[in-house]
Order: sequence, then structure tokens, then C-alpha cells
Amino acid sequence: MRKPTDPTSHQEGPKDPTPIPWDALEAWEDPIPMQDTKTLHHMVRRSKNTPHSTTGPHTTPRGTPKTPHHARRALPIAPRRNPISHQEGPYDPHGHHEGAPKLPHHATRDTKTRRHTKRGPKNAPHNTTAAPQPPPTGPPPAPGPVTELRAPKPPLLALSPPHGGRCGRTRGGGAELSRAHRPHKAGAAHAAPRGGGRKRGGGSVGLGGSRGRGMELGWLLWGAAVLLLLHLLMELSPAVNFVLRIGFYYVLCIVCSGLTAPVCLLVNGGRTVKNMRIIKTVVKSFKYFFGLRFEVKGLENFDVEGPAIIVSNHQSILDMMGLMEVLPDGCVQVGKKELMYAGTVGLITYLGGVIFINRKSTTSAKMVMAEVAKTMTADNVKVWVYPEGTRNCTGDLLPFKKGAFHLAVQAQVPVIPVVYSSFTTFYNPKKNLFTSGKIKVEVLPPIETKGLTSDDVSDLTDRCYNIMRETLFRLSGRSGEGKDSS
Ligand SMILES: CCCCCCCC/C=C\CCCCCCCC(=O)SCCNC(=O)CCNC(=O)[C@H](O)C(C)(C)COP(=O)(O)OP(=O)(O)OC[C@H]1O[C@@H](n2cnc3c(N)ncnc32)[C@H](O)[C@@H]1OP(=O)(O)O
Ligand SMILES: CCCCCCCCCCCCCC(=O)OC[C@@H](O)COP(=O)(O)O
Repeated sequence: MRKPTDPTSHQEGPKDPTPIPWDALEAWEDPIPMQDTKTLHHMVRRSKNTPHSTTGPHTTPRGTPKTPHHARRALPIAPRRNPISHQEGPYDPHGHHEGAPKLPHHATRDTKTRRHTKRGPKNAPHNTTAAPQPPPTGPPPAPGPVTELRAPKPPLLALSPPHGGRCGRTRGGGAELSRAHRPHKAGAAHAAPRGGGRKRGGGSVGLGGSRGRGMELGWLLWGAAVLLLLHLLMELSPAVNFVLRIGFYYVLCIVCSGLTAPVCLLVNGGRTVKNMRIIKTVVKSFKYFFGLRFEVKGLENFDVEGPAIIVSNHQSILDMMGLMEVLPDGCVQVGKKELMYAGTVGLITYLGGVIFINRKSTTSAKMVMAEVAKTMTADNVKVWVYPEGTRNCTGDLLPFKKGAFHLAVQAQVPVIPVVYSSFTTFYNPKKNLFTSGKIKVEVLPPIETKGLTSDDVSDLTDRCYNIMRETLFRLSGRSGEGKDSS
């Protein structure tokens, strides 16, 4: 007996002179899950080579390999045409053809019912010459989960070898339009099944296409409607506007962190200040989503020899955009250790070289800062610190913590103050205010610490505080206020 070519195998078997009537597979009643077509092809091929009687009860000759159970399960019901005996004839949607494999018990339950009601007793020989049946009267049978008997729409791309053509080394694996969707070729080896091929093919492609387009249009319309509604709500309610915009910012941070982290790992291999370049590039794009503009002055003040301590005011989580807008190369930040656990944002801050401190423990914070003082010169990194130690969106400055200034004196590096104008003109959580706006940023000249000691830290802190507060008021259009208070 000829060894069948297993379409699922990639070994080339003997050429088969007559192409498998793949269209017959389309005649099968059930939509065949893609992964089962191969099983099906396998079954068809195997059984094709087993001599079958085409009349009388079907007996499997001795020695024919059994249909594996799983393959039987995959096999659908009542084929349109018997792909094994290739009998021509009208399609009997409820008849059971000779040669079609037995179905597992559960799958035949519904068919039995249907067959009696529609087609006479069980197993009656299929009358291939009978006139086409009158359309069934009464309500159509409810489609069963497995025994759906309506002509299925076969997958547009059926995994099957090209029809009759050659597909390189193996007969398996090609993807092609299935019979029902292929343009009908005149004089094809097998006439298209009644009510099948041409109509279904033409119809289904057209139908599928227009239905697909209709679905897309529907979704687009829905999307547009939702966006319009959201826009209206944002216009009408400051609270909705605030929540949606800040929520979007959070989502942007979380998602972009998750996407940027692998890039940092791939490009730089792990935790390094070099990742800040990548992070900076991504975060700098955020301003466009929120209609924020930065007006920067004094960037040349970052051009100091070697490391430095940068201190800036801290108003909100939006500060990350201001930070990245002016961040010089080789600069890490000091952040609260809770940030490390902020999901993907924690990962990206870790990869960016952020120094995490425990604000609740002065001792441990001091130890970390002392460690940084030692290494920053060796590593030639700048360190960005928010001396207020927390966010403050009042338009004024909180009293400064001294940690950054102890760090600068211990490392004998300059302190470079950076001031951002007040966000209160466009951002105030208490008033649900979050609109577009302009932020003025000024990098002030460095303050030298060479020769200073820890005793000078208090003065250094106060000096820096005053300069920065005055600048803040100036940039925020409140000049004249900062001079009198110390
Ligand atoms: C791709 C898309 C990505 C999207 C997402 C964006 C990701 C962006 C990626 C990456 C950027 C990440 C950016 C993160 C930014 C986070 C920002 C924050 O988390 S801000 C909160 C934490 N930072 C601070 O807290 C620093 C400021 N604090 C200090 O420096 C403190 O001084 C500290 C914590 C060290 C200690 O704080 P104390 O609460 O004890 O207060 P005190 O007054 O400063 O110190 C008490 C006594 O200890 C002495 N002392 C302080 N530090 C000392 C030191 N280092 N050595 C010796 N003595 C010290 C002081 O002189 C003071 O003593 P006497 O009052 O003078 O008697
Ligand atoms: C899966 C959980 C993800 C959580 C998403 C968090 C998104 C964060 C967006 C960027 C955060 C930038 C760092 C920052 O600005 O943190 C605030 C701290 O400086 C000060 O904290 P606090 O005022 O003392 O509470």
C-alpha cells in the first residue's frame, strides 16, 4: 500500500498523482479549528488509501489503522461530500455519508435527533440520486455547540498545501485561500459543492470584507463617541479634567517605564547613569501630551569641571518632565526609597542609577549620602537632590533639609541651584487644576564649597535657599516678595 505523505510531516512522501480534493474538506459541516485541518488532512489521506465499499454498511477492513480518538474529535459531522469515497451528489446537511468517520457519542446526540426529524431513520443509505430536499419547514434547529450543521465559513487562510500546485519540498504547511474563498476555476476537478464554492466563496469574501469593514467602522464610531464624551466632560468638569490628565500621566509613566526598561538593559546592560539619556529622551516627549512648554535659561552653568550637586524645587510628580528637560549627562537623582517599589517606574529609576534613601531614618540617609560623597568624584557623576525633601505646590519653598549641602561639602564639589517657576498657574491638585502652561526654568551659577566644612553647612543651606526663593518668585511673577523673608 502506498505510504501516504503525512501533510503534517515535513518528510517528502511519494508524489500523489491525484491532488487531494481540498474543496471536499470545505464540505465538512463543522468549522474546523485551524490546528485540526492537518489532522483532518491526515485522516483523509490515510482513509483515501484504504479500499472502501461505497454501498452498504461501512466496515473498516482489517488492518486499517484506527482513527486516533483526538482526530475523530476534530472531525466534523455529515460531510457535504464524502471526501473519502469522493461521491458526487447533492449535499445532505443532515445525512450521514458512507465512509465518514464515526463521531464520539456525545457529538451524535443532536445529529440523531435532527436526522430523524429531517432525514428518516438512522444510517439509511444516502440516496445520492434523490431530488434535492425541500427546505426544512418550521423554525431552524437551534445550533448545537458541536453539531452546528449550517454551512460554516471556513477560515480564510486554511493551512493546507497549495491546490494541485507544487509548494517546494513538502506538501504541507502552505497557507492559501481555502476553496470557499478561492476564485472558482472553470472545469475544476470537482464541481463546486451545491450552494457552496462560487456563491459561498464569492459571497463570503464579499460578506466577510464588508462585514469586517462594518465592524471596523463601528468601533471607530464608538471610539470617536467616547473621546468626544470625555472631551466634553473635561471641558465641563475640572475634576474630571484633572483626574483624566493626571491619570494619563501616571499611565504614561508606567507604560513608558515598562517599554524603556528593556531598551536600557539591551543598550547598557543594567543599572548605570547612562540609562538616564534614554529615559530623558522618552520623558521629554511627555510635555507634548499635556501642552506644557519649558523656557530654559542658564544651561551653561552645568558646564562645571567634574561632579557637582544640583538642587531644585520640587512641586509635583510633573517635575520629572522639568527634570529631564534640563538634566545634564552623567547626573543621578536622590529619591525616596519607596520609589523603588513603584512597579515599572521603580525599575526604571533603579536602572537610571537613582540613589534611594530612607527619609524616615536620618542615620541611614546620612550613611547613604556619605557613601555617595565618596563615590561621586570617582564616578564623575552629578547628583540631583530635592532639598525640600517632598513635593510642595504652594508657589513657595519649604525649609531646606541639609543633606544635599553636607554631601557637597564632604565631596568638595559646587552646588548648582535650579529653579522652576510655580506650577500654580496651571496645576493645583487642591483646585482640580491641570491645564496646559509654560514653565520657566533657570539654572543659577554654581556655589563653590571648596574649603568649606560641615560647620558651614547651615550657612550654605540658607544662602542657597534665599537665592532660589528669590528666583522662584521672579520667574513666577511674584518678584519683590522673596527679598524680605530669610
Ligand atoms: C521612561 C519613562 C519614565 C517615567 C517616570 C519618571 C522616572 C524618572 C526617572 C528617574 C528620575 C527619578 C527622580 C526621583 C526623584 C525623587 C525625589 C524624591 O524622592 S524627594 C524625597 C527624597 N529626597 C530627600 O529627602 C533629599 C533631601 N533630604 C535630605 O537631604 C535630608 O537631609 C536627609 C534625608 C539626608 C536627612 O533628613 P532629616 O529629615 O534628618 O532632616 P535634616 O534637617 O536634613 O537633618 C537632621 C540633622 O542631620 C544632619 N545631617 C543631615 N544630613 C547629613 C549628612 N549627610 N551628614 C551629616 N549630617 C547630616 C543635619 O545637619 C541635621 O543636623 P542639625 O539640624 O544641623 O543639628
Ligand atoms: C505599579 C505602580 C506604579 C506607580 C506609578 C508611579 C508613577 C510615578 C510618576 C513619576 C514619579 C516621579 C518621582 C516623584 O516625583 O515622586 C514623588 C517624590 O519625589 C516625593 O514624594 P512625596 O511628595 O514625599 O510623597
